[in-house]
Amino acid sequence: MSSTLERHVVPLGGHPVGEGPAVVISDRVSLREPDAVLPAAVTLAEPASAADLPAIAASAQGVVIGGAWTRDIPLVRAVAGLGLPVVVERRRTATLEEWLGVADYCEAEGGVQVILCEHADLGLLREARAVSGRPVLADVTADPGLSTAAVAAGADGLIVSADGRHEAEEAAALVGALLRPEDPATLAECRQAIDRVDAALATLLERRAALAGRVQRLKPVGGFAGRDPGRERALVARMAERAPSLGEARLAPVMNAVIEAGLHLAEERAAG
Ligand SMILES: O=C(O)C(=O)C[C@]1(C(=O)O)C=C[C@@H](O)C=C1
Repeated sequence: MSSTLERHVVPLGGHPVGEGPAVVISDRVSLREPDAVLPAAVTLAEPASAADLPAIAASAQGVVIGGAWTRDIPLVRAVAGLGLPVVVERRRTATLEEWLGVADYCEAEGGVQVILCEHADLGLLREARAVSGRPVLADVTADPGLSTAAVAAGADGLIVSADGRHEAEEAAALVGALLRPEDPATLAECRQAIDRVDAALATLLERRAALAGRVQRLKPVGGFAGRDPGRERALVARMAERAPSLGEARLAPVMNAVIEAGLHLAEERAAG
């Protein structure tokens, strides 16, 4: 039952992966690629062979079992013995059971903490997270535009190239604030969570101000002179359905301030 499933949280570097916001990882190196070099410090590294493991243990925060070699049992066993969190990628043709089987094998073998990683199939990502309780990363390196969909599907983290980092961070912050309720314990974590919600709020406020400005140009009488109290009451009432703890009485002054800020901006722009 997913309601009683134990959720695993795996520390990867400084971040607990599997609770809270989706982390963004833009430094995953694969030593299987020609001319790849292992940096002195890197979040995730994929070995080409067991010979790479000592260097990876010295510089990486997690080790990747790439989809291409999940059937290489000696290498899987050596990786599991390393003591680092292990990221198990799904081989493109692997079923959910085969993929989770590799994860189970790693845990049983080395007592390591496992994070799953999927590339393209967000439905499978969601299912793997639900049935195994393990955190799941989405590798969106090939298309950072999928970051939003991946966070919405429940990804606990995104792997992107440095180029896609900004897009992935935006998706993690904005979609995460809407769809991933957090349960932070410490003051610092609470403030970080509030900062993420405020980032989403600011993005929406900016968008709202642009729309409200356009409305002023479309109305026969715009600006403060064309204010419509009935419309304002109706929108506050609708918002109170989504924010029942605040309710209409507390939302009304907030929205009054938001609406007035938009009208001031529209009038300034019309004048200037
Ligand atoms: O809907 C309008 O008529 C608007 O001008 C927009 C808006 C708003 O910001 O939502 C602003 C002023 C009105 O009093 C009501 C609503």
